Amino acid sequence: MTKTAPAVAARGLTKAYGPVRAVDGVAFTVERGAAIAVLGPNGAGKSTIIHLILGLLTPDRGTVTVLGRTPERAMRAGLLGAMPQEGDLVARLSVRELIGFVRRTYPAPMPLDEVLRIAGLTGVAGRRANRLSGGQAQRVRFALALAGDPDLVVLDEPTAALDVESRRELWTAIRAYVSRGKSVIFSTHYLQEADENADRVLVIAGGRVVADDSAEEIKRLAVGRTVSVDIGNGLAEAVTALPGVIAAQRRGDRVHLRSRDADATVLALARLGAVRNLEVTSGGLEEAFLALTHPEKGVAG
Ligand SMILES: Nc1ncnc2c1ncn2[C@@H]1O[C@H](COP(=O)(O)OP(=O)(O)OP(=O)(O)O)[C@@H](O)[C@H]1O
Repeated sequence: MTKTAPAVAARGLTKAYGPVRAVDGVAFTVERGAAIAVLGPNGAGKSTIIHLILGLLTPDRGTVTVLGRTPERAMRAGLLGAMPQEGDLVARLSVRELIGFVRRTYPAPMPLDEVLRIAGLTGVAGRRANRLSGGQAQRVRFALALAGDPDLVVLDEPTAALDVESRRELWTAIRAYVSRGKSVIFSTHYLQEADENADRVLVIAGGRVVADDSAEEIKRLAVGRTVSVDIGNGLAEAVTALPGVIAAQRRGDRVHLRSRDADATVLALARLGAVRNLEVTSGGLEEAFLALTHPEKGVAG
């Protein structure tokens, strides 16, 4: 069964820190061989979702499986790779020694030369970790995630704090890994990064999935418009099914509908008698993203 299980299956995932519901009923599936972006602004719940997938946090409710196993089992078997967040690499060891050392902790590690090749580190394999550029050091961290020859690698904002060139090199490495039929989940604040590197994009806001689609479809959100209107409780469900609506976000009494056909959506709202403070706004991908994740900020247009 586990041979055909998806890379990740999350169902009803919920996690609170005291009164803060960081993740609130999140469900998604990651097929094998897919690259998935978890996209959202600060505080959306991305890190919490990543930590739940890695088994570093236990959900209050719901389940998450990795390759048909608990995250702990997948991690122990070397099937699930994680990139260490910041933190210094062991300065006295060479890149080759450091990766070699970590490889030996796994039951069926990836061949060392292959790790170096995928991570783009062959040319600096003999160099000490403290003689590396920021971008090279980050690729060493990625190499450490590959050491156990995992089927899934989970990366929490892998390119944060990297310059443009280092970002490009890290993505080249990550794509080399995915091209072997492996899966990647990464979190990011950057729409462009999700667009360029992900097959599917989960847009997270307020601990919920507000959009889950191909990067192509998420981009189409950008050409749509946002229809915002105040509604009563009775209509909350109905408005999400109106013509043109591709995503909906509710904040208190106000609902923000991303629509690929705003005219049809407005007409349908009018038929329902829901026109209080009706507003239609438009904008590009960035605005679409803000509308989905920060509706209170509004959008230009
Ligand atoms: N250890 C914690 N204790 C209390 N609240 C927390 C803790 N960790 C996260 N939170 C809160 O949970 C919510 C989700 O945080 P999380 O770090 O998952 O978001 P994020 O999308 O990864 O944000 P960022 O992009 O800034 O890293 C936020 O409101 C955050 O303040």
